[in-house]
Amino acid sequence: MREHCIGVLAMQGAYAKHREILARCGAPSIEVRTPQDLEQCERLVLPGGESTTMYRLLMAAGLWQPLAERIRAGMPVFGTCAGMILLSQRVVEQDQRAVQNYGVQPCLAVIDLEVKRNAYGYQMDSFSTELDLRTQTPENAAFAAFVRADDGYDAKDANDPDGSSLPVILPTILPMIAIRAPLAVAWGSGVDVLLRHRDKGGDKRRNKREGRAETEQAVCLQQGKILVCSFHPELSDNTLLHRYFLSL
Ligand SMILES: NC(=O)CC[C@H](N)C(=O)O
Repeated sequence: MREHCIGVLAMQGAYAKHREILARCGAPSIEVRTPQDLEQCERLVLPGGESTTMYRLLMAAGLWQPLAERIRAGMPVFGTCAGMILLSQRVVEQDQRAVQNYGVQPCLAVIDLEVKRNAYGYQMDSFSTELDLRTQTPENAAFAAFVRADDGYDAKDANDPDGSSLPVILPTILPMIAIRAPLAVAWGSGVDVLLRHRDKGGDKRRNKREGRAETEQAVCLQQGKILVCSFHPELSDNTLLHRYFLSL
């Protein structure tokens, strides 16, 4: 293992964007495609993308088992969207035809969390919104302190050490970009909810048909050194969650 070596799983999906945002946090990373790459890493990001495809590529690369073992042995890991699905204990499908056609989605079962895949419906039901950090009440004291202490401006770029060319980031707002996002439906007592978002938690047509009301949905959760979120923090300019992950 190389000291401070951060890996980004690069089988498929939004890994390049995670590497960009980590670089802006002053944390260069390597792309992980083989068990040898994984061995070098001290911590790992599992990006969003398509979890079934990622599972198949992980199996083909002989990475599934080593990945599960490293995470169980305490490697800090950050799973976003499809990455959150892969880390979960159990996956339920929004679309039952998916189960008939492809079977149940295998997962690494390292965080005590059940997720519903594609809970918000089709690609066109994807959405972008903002979480107001001032109204959040994270269950994890370290995260709450991290957010309180954050001035939102300390992202560093190797080519721009004083951050002067970065866009101004409001410290109180965290963009939430959800692309065919999973929904956290149940979790164990060892899991802390860090961020919540009020919505109807289903696809638009179903919400309307069933007259669903908005409720609070957990969109970012943590169990020990495992951090997951159902959205794509790497697609916005806000580096808060990546910096928090680096602090774990
Ligand atoms: N943006 C994403 O990562 C989408 C996840 C995808 N819907 C899946 O089931 O894997």
